[in-house]
Amino acid sequence: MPADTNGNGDIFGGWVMAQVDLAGSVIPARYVNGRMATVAVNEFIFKQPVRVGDILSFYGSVTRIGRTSITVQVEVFAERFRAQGRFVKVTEASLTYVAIDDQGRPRPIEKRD
Ligand SMILES: CC(=O)SCCNC(=O)CCNC(=O)[C@H](O)C(C)(C)COP(=O)(O)OP(=O)(O)OC[C@H]1O[C@@H](n2cnc3c(N)ncnc32)[C@H](O)[C@@H]1OP(=O)(O)O
Repeated sequence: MPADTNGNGDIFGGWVMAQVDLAGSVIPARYVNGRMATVAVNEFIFKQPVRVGDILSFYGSVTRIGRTSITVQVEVFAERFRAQGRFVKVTEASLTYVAIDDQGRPRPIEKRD
C-alpha cells in the first residue's frame, strides 16, 4: 500500500485526522500558554474523499472554553487538483484540548478580558 493513500487511491483518513489534530491545536495554543494535550475527538466526519494532489485548507473556530479545556470545530476544504478554484468541504470535526502542567495534569486556563 503506498504511504498515505488507501485502497481506493485516495488519501488515507488517518493522515487527514493527524492534520486536523494539528490544525485544531493552533487556536487553543494561543489560549493555554504552555503544554496541552488532545483529550477527545468528539466527532469526525469524512464528507468527501481527499484525492492525491488536492490542496487542503483547514479552518478552526472555538466552540467552548471550559475550566481546563477548549473545544474547537475544524472544517477542511479541498481545492481539487483537476478543478482549481473550486472548493469542496471534505471533513469536519470537533476536538477538545486540555491545558496540562509539567506532570501532565489538567491546569486551569487563564481567563482573558
Ligand atoms: C499533542 C498530542 O499529540 S496529544 C496525544 C494524545 N493525547 C494524549 O495522550 C492525552 C492523554 N490523556 C491525558 O493525559 C489525560 O486524559 C488529560 C491530562 C488530557 C486529562 O486528564 P483527566 O484526568 O481526564 O482530566 P479531567 O477529567 O479533569 O478533564 C479535563 C478536561 O477535559 C475535559 N474532558 C475530559 N474528557 C473529555 C471528553 N471525552 N470529551 C470532551 N472533554 C473531555 C473535561 O470536561 C475537562 O474540561 P473542563 O475543565 O474545561 O471542564
